[in-house]
Amino acid sequence: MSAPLADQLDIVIPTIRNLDFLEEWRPFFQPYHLIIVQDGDPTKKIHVPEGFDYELYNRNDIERILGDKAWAISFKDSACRCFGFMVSKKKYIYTIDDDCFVAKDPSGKPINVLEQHIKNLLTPSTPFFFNTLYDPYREGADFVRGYPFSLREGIPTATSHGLWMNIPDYDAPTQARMDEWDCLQTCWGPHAFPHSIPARQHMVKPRERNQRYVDAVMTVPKGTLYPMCGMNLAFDRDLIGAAMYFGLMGEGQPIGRYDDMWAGWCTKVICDHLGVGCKTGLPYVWHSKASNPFVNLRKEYKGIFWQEEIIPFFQNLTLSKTSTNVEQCYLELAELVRKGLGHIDPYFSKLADGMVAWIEGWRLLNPPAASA
Ligand SMILES: O=c1ccn([C@@H]2O[C@H](COP(=O)(O)OP(=O)(O)O[C@H]3OC[C@H](O)[C@H](O)[C@H]3O)[C@@H](O)[C@H]2O)c(=O)[nH]1
Ligand SMILES: [Mn+2]
Repeated sequence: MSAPLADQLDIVIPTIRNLDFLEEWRPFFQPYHLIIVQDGDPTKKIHVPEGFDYELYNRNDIERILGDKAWAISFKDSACRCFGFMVSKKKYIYTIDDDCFVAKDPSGKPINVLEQHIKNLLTPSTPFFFNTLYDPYREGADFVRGYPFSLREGIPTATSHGLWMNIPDYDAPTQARMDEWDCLQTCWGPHAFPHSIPARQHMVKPRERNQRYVDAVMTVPKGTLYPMCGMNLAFDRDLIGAAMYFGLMGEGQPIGRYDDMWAGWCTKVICDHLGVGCKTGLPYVWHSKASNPFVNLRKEYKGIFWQEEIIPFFQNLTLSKTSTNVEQCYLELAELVRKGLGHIDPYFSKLADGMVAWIEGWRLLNPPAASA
């Protein structure tokens, strides 16, 4: 089994469950180092299957390591995974949820997600001009006629966003059952959701399973945001790691399950500013669990409203030319968030503080290499 970059990539797994899912991944993951971020009760013992090389961090470890900055790492939300990004010493990160398993391609071959993500990260991105044959660097593809030769070199790739067979990453209103939807409408009134949410017949899809395998990888165009899901995600820590903060979610926060979305919006505007790319598409994982849409809606509810203002904020912001590295961009972005979103809710000022504390924590654990 191929294990490319085994010494340059860490696998980060947030968990409140057990890690038996690793048995199915063993052929692909065993050569790699795992960073397990145990959420919830730190006294609970998490069993890691034999034979894996790993480090495990619980809440007590996060408090011990980060001290007065630990508050910026979420508790009781998968957002805690970003602590693993911070403590890693490797160039690449792959993060996966513990209810994601090995998917099969149309030929029935098990998919080696790391092999595909690494191919995505090691080949250039093309955000400035869309290639209609998708990723031109894949076997059997190329740039199509009319694609400017001056743009064919592409730019470095910072993130590789994989997808999911079976349970798609839908939001709660889309995932809810009809009866649940009726109950929610009754509980919260007929105007419970922003006008932008289509009528329920277009939404409630509790039984919808993604069975469509699309054999494509594409670059997200410059200036376009995308809903980055943390379930099956790889990135280059050197190019974008310092912006992969998954925000303030979970216990004590007014919002949850917008952790990866927040990181996706922040990283995309910074990638566009710094001239690095984001890809989405292959590889697929098999997502096995649908979390409870009722619980999810309670966590997502404010986000469903707020994102109608957050998205235009990110679409219209410009980072200054003096921000020439990820940390500078992220600190500038934190102040833009404070000014530009603070009117929505005091949460955003606290989130801006969290973004600053994240960079302080990042610098604490990733000091610049001593100049040779
Ligand atoms: O409080 C928590 C809850 C969960 N986790 C770990 O996070 C991973 C995702 O959890 P789960 O599979 O239950 O949630 P989903 O609805 O499928 O996840 C999607 O939405 C939330 C996130 O954005 C996630 O990335 C999305 O895929 C899993 O490993 C849990 O063990 C946690 O650490 N703390
Ligand atoms: Mn899941």
